[in-house]
Amino acid sequence: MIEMKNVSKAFNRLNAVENVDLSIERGSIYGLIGSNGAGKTTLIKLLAGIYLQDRGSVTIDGEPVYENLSLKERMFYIPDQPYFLPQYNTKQMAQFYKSIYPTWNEERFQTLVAWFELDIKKKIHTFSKGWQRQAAFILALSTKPDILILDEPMDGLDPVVRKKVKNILIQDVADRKMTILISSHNLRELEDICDHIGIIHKGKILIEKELDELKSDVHKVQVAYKNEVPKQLLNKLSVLHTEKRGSVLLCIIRGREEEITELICKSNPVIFDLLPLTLEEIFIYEMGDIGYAIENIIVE
Ligand SMILES: Nc1ncnc2c1ncn2[C@@H]1O[C@H](COP(=O)(O)OP(=O)(O)OP(=O)(O)O)[C@@H](O)[C@H]1O
Repeated sequence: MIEMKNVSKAFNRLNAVENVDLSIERGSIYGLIGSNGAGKTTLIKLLAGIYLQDRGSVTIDGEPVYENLSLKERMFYIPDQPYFLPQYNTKQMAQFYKSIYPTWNEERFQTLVAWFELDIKKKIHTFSKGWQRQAAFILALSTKPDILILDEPMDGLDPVVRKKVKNILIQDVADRKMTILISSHNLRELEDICDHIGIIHKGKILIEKELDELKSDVHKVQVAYKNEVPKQLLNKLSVLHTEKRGSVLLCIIRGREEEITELICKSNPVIFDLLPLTLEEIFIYEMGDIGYAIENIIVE
């Protein structure tokens, strides 16, 4: 289990990460989302043992992560711009990782190279952005890590390769309980594979929940009445956003589906629909609720 307890990290008095508590169970796929500059990369680097926290503790299975070689042998971090040794090709990078990861699996490497049809003798810096990322995935997954940390992992990958990558990730989680932490702005992508979501804003974790629970917490409601919308009704509900569309009122409401349905049905609407929200919509409205407003959003 990955755990952060009361972790803070500042750069020149700017709190990039502040009093963060976070836990990620083994075999879980955890999606970290947040606005630009929210602190995602800093948090990831703390978890990967690259940065040392100013306060609090960062542990994996109870052991501190920073400069912990035996823990680092069990994890692989692919940054938003994958790093390769200068002038190296994928075959040479494979030799390099083989020398530092005792878990390196040559058979896996060969299988993945064949599957992605990657030219392992071509210098990596001459690859396109997407091919470089594929090389990074092949190398990472050949180390058979217990923990895989990914910053914007699908950036530059075409839809077919994305699908391939997602399939392998899910397979590794299912087969050997690999744990994945993904930071991304692509919420649709996260929605496909994550089971837990953490929302970070200005260095603080605002929400940390199972994706299913998060989705069952916020709803899109469309209502219409013969006359005016009953004001008392809206006061009784936790409304994050309203928008008038002709005679129909669209509301984003936080709360349990049954309670919302019961309250609205009692007010005798002529139209009433309760629809699920996408992760993207939940993020936008939750952020709007804390003042990070995105004006005039149209929810289709
Ligand atoms: N090495 C550093 N030196 C100084 N300030 C830094 C450093 N790294 C991050 N910061 C600051 O810490 C804050 C959080 O940055 P971070 O890169 O963690 O955000 P992020 O959520 O990953 O952003 P984005 O989505 O834009 O990539 C920002 O205000 C950033 O300017």
